[in-house]
Amino acid sequence: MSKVAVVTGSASGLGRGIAEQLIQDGFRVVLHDINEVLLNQTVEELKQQGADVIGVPGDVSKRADQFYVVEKAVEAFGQLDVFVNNAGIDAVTPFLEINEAELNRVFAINVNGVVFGTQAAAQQFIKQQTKGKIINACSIAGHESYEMLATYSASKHAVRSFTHASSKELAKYNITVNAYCPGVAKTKMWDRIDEEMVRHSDGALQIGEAFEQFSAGISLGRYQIPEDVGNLVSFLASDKADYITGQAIITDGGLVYR
Ligand SMILES: NC(=O)c1ccc[n+]([C@@H]2O[C@H](COP(=O)([O-])OP(=O)(O)OC[C@H]3O[C@@H](n4cnc5c(N)ncnc54)[C@H](O)[C@@H]3O)[C@@H](O)[C@H]2O)c1
Repeated sequence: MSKVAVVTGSASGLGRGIAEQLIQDGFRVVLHDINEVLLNQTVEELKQQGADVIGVPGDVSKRADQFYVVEKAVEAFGQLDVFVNNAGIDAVTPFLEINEAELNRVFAINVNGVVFGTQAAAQQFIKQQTKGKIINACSIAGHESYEMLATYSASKHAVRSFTHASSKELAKYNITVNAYCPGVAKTKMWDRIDEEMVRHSDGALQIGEAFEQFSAGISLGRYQIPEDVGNLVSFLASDKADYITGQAIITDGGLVYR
């Protein structure tokens, strides 16, 4: 029977790219997103292309929603093999203006979401008595801390730390936990980051220029596309990655060197 993967935040952006790659790899995929309208649209499009997928709406920051998506995956497909904690949000704010609401919002989704997703998936893998793979969305901002992106960078550093700690605790169940760390990908997230950086630049930047400045440093000379991220997740989700755990691997075309 083909393997089953859940990908959170997969109605659009990198999550959709990851879901499409896993479908190509032969996975049955559970798409999951807080945006139910977009989720239904994406699920319909993928079904029309012949993919064996279902959609489950949910909010990763709610623990019950994360256990619910695992329950629905098992109900529909009988098992779970891979859980991709992809959903995440950005925040662009000068450090002195960071407020409680921003900290709570970003950490609730980027960090709490990863913890709850890991717990829900691990519980299912342990129940099945099979190996399992948990794959988290980190970022180059989980290795480097950027101006104007302090909250986001701190949240992604926390994802890297949870990847390390959970991989150590879950190894005895043959569960691996790794993270992918994208660089500068042109999704809606970067459209928002660019807009906000322009807004805070006091006229020094025009729309598109913050994105261009970040991309200019990429050694391979182009910004990232969802397929680049899908390729790394495809490997991490495969048996070929069985001996890799607790790693946060950068895929950024050569921008941050660790
Ligand atoms: N785009 C980049 O350059 C980049 C770089 C490094 C890391 N990342 C990380 O990759 C992941 C995906 O980024 P993206 O660029 O595709 O973002 P995006 O904003 O383009 O898409 C994110 C998707 O997640 C969904 N989502 C948002 N909050 C949610 C929640 N609470 N519960 C469930 N779904 C939710 C959105 O509806 C959307 O469909 C994020 O974790 C992000 O931090 C992105």
